Amino acid sequence: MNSTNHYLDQFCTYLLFQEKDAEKVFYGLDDIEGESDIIIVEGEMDKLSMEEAGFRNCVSVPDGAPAQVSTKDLPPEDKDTKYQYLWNCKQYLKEVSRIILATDGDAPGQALAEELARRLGRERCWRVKWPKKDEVNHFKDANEVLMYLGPQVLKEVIENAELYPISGLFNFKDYFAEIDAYYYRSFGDGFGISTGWRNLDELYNDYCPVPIDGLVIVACQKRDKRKGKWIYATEPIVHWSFCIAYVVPGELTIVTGVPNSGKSEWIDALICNLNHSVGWTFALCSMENKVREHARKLLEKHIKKPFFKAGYGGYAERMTEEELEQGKQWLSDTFSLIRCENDALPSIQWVLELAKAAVMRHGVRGLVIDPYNELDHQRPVSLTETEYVSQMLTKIKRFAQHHGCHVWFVAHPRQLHSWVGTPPNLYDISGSAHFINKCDNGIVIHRNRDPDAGPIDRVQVCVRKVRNKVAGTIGDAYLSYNRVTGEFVEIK
Ligand SMILES: Nc1ncnc2c1ncn2[C@@H]1O[C@H](COP(=O)(O)OP(=O)(O)OP(=O)(O)O)[C@@H](O)[C@H]1O
Repeated sequence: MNSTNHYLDQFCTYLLFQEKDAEKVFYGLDDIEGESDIIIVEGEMDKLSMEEAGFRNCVSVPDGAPAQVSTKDLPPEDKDTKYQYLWNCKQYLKEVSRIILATDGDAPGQALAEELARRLGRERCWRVKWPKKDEVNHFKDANEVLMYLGPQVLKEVIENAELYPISGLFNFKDYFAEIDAYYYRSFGDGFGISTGWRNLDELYNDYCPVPIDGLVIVACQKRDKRKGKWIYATEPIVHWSFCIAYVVPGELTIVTGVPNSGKSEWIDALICNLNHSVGWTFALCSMENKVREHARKLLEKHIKKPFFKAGYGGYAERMTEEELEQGKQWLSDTFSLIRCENDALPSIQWVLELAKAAVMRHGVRGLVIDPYNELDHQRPVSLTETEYVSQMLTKIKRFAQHHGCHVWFVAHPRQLHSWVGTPPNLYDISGSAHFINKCDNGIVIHRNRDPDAGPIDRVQVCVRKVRNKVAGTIGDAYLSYNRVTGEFVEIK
């Protein structure tokens, strides 16, 4: 049923009117029944223009646009009088996966797009860019574009619709200028400033502007069979495969380890492996990393060359400009970034909502939250920390299961006063024993820091909990960390 009727009057003008007290619905509602992609426009003439351009899957709002976006929270469905037509049509909209908001280009039209996106879910909304009319102005709507530029141009406008922006959800593409400036070293003091002591700089500043003669930084180490000693090698020894535990969609893995043990590096290496082997893509909520730093680390693992000709790269060849370009494309195809752009800490609810948008928009199969203590934990006074952690982990697990998305959640151990250099326990995680109780998998990353005890690049991946026996079993795997490229290789 449609509340708007249209007739041709005696002068062959198109007449549209709405019946008084009829239920408010979209105009053209029957045309979107069963469609997965739909277009929403602001007037009936725009709906008819879309048909001229070949799009029948289009509806028009019945009531025009608001003057501005409301600053209030969304009212409940039955109180949302101005947008009642949306709720009356919800059966038609439920299964729609892509909604192109082609409202007018003026301020009220954009306010209408925002109000619709708030109610329909930004993650399934796209928006159009109306073409330029002259140096300053743009065409206003579908009807104007049809009249002045023709149906083919209108068709192209719709085909080139872009994702509706979601505050907090980014792509590496949004940071390409910064990544380029980092690679081409046009950043001023962005690489760090000398401490004034050359021997301290070598330790403190990974970046050495000029490689120091005679300083050989090595890729990884292997045992010299004849002398029984650890010697340096510039090539990875073997490629590692994840053999103790497999990664199961929809599970929650807690990763812990003492500070600087390589937790973030190991997760990055794991997700690169998963992308290379099965094409998974990921949402990254990595609060301690600058975007360009994270881009560098991921690119080094992907391209298997250092980003810079710098101290840590030794004599290894730096990635070329062509490799950088190919790598940037890979970054933007593979990762969505969840970033809180102001100085507030993000809440878990906020992170999961954006992760849901990344699942729906980009089909991500994994989410990394790194680390727990950088989230906003405004715990209600009525909850103990244990109860709070339990509820938070339940939310994360629900998200993981519902969206078939594996979540890696990094949590630090509490301060270990009498730490003797051994791997911490999952029960040492600061906050609550629920971290181990509630997760599906629990992993401790540990690395040797004592040259007498073995090579210092050796990493121990301690699989301490695997709920699902099909996925694996508890045990330890040893990997070797390649400081030049950040890759991890298996030690047999
Ligand atoms: N096995 C290793 N050998 C040598 N250096 C390593 C090793 N693993 C990681 N590193 C280096 O240690 C630094 C910290 O690594 P990473 O950020 O992954 O640690 P983390 O455990 O996540 O740290 P934090 O707890 O502080 O977040 C990086 O500079 C990385 O290159």
